[in-house]
Amino acid sequence: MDTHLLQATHFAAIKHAGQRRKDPQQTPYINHPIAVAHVLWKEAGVQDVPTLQAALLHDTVEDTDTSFEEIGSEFGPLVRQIVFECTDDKSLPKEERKRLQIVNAPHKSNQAKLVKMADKIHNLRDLQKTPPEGWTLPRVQTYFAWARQVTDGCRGVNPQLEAILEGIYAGEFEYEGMKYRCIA
Ligand SMILES: Nc1nc2c(ncn2[C@@H]2O[C@H](COP(=O)(O)OP(=O)(O)O)[C@@H](OP(=O)(O)OP(=O)(O)O)[C@H]2O)c(=O)[nH]1
Ligand SMILES: [Mn+2]
Repeated sequence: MDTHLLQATHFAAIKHAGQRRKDPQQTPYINHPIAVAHVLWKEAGVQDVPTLQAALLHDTVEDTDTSFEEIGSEFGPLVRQIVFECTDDKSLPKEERKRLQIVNAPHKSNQAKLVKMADKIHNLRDLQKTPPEGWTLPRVQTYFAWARQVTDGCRGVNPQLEAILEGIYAGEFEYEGMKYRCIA
């Protein structure tokens, strides 16, 4: 048992307590960071502990009251740096944040690229099954096309994750009982 991973899981669980995903079942939010770390370990063979810790923590600053200072003092400068690279600047308008994810992806560290790809894999798999409440068909299609631009910028660090993403983009998603291609 790696105590560093347990520490990050515990920290994220407390920070995301009470938060829910946007799916109709309102899945507890903590399922998402745990799934992202699980994709890295189980499906991509990632064993680097700081990367797995950053996966568990990747939405704490963006979506809770957590500061980068707190991450640094609990988990050290490397984990703080990876989480920083995976955190959008919420003071910017949404369109600008989306554009920056595409532009910045190729310049991120290998560890941040791994977390970004696994994050998108989990969100896209969720999206393939059931879209978040209120998402229109064009919104779902736009998300697939945008995610592909982001993950294309993360290539070259893990063939397994790239293969999973290729499979998703080549596949279909379900929307109100109909099937559509993920990338038109
Ligand atoms: N597919 C899916 N996504 C959900 C669900 N619940 C919450 N999300 C989150 O919604 C975000 C995508 O929705 P958007 O409309 O693009 O972003 P927004 O949250 O800023 O409005 C993702 O955030 P993110 O992790 O910051 O990733 P990203 O926006 O950088 O991709 C994802 O984690 C769900 O049930 N299904
Ligand atoms: Mn996420």
